[in-house]
Amino acid sequence: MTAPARQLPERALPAWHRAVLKVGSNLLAADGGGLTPRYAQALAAFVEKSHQEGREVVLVSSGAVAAGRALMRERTRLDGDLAARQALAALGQAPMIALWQGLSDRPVAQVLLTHDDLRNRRRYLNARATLRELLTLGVLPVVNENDTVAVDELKLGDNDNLAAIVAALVDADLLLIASDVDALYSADPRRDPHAQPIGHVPQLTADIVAMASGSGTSVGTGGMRTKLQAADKAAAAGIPTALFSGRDEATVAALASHRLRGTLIDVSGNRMQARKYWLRHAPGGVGRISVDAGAARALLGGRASLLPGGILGVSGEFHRGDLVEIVDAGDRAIARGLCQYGAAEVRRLAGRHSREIEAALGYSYGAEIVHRDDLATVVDPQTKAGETST
Ligand SMILES: Nc1ncnc2c1ncn2[C@@H]1O[C@H](COP(=O)(O)OP(=O)(O)O)[C@@H](O)[C@H]1O
Ligand SMILES: N[C@@H](CCC(=O)OP(=O)(O)O)C(=O)O
Repeated sequence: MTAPARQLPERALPAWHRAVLKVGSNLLAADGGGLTPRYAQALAAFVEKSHQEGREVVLVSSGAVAAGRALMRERTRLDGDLAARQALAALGQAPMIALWQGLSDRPVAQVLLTHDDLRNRRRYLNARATLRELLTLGVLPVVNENDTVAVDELKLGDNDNLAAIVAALVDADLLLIASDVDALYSADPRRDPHAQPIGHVPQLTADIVAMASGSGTSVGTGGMRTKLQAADKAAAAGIPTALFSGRDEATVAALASHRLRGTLIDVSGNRMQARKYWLRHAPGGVGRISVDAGAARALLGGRASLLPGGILGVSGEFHRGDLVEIVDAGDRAIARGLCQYGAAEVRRLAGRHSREIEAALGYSYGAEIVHRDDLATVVDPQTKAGETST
């Protein structure tokens, strides 16, 4: 059963360049059957149109378990216990990816993530680097939980929460959650005919969270509860969330014109400002990287990454992923950022060209020592003086 359609006002989507789009099982395996492109088609068209406009979308797609279940329906009792669900997921991941590939002109890349990958700092950074690389390559990344290896107590369990974590991982500007329900309602609309849609949530409060309950279907996992958890996680990273019906073609088409018919869960303040503030003020930064005048000028310009060629030296010890301070030749702080390499590695790379990284280390985590997304300039009068004197 589809939740009742009620008239929802349209509003502008927040401006975005990179978004994560989560598509739930209910849209891909309607009515508990096998996978169907019925609703995925319009969503894929939106993703492709966004790509043609120069935007980037990471898809977080459910549907593997539902696909596996449909394949095995007559063969076993498969359901219930964890091993059975894991087997169904293993069966269904390939058809789910094939569904998206069939709807996209670009190559589709499968990314399976577990809780461990997102908690462990090195794996987190590697997952992030891989997703960034896939976006740079112009392919469509399709993320799902790696149900087959995730053990019960470490399972993320629902793709709403996974999508929020991925949104923060790739520094998305927006989290889009397509579901079978067209908005957040004051109560589950499947159960309460008087439930009212809520178009705009300026901030998630306990009262709003209390409106949400679990999934009303056997196919969906978390219901509205996990969607609000996801919105809360995204908001903590400064990312707004849009909830809408992936079953309504007009709603999906309107997204491409930056209009939302659904629920917008807003964040206070600007995402980039929040991130830059964190980078400037977070504790840490025991390691220091000194850079030459050219690199200092490029970093202070605000849009460059720190490359090895501009590095003069390193002091202190730090690991890959740590926050470091970047200073100019006169030892004045000019920026802070998350370093892609450990101190010993940066020492070996100082002054070299990015293309020499692999030869120098035997491996590479990418051309940037500190990526521009992970970097904030330190703006103080002393720095400004340093900038003009270099
Ligand atoms: N307050 C609420 N507003 C809207 N939907 C709700 C609410 N509480 C529970 N739900 C249920 O959440 C369902 C959507 O979640 P879910 O079944 O997990 O789908 P998906 O596969 O898209 O993640 C809706 O169909 C609806 O029954
Ligand atoms: N990883 C599971 C999806 C779990 C899940 O969150 O499902 P849903 O609530 O439909 O988004 C699968 O691919 O079947």
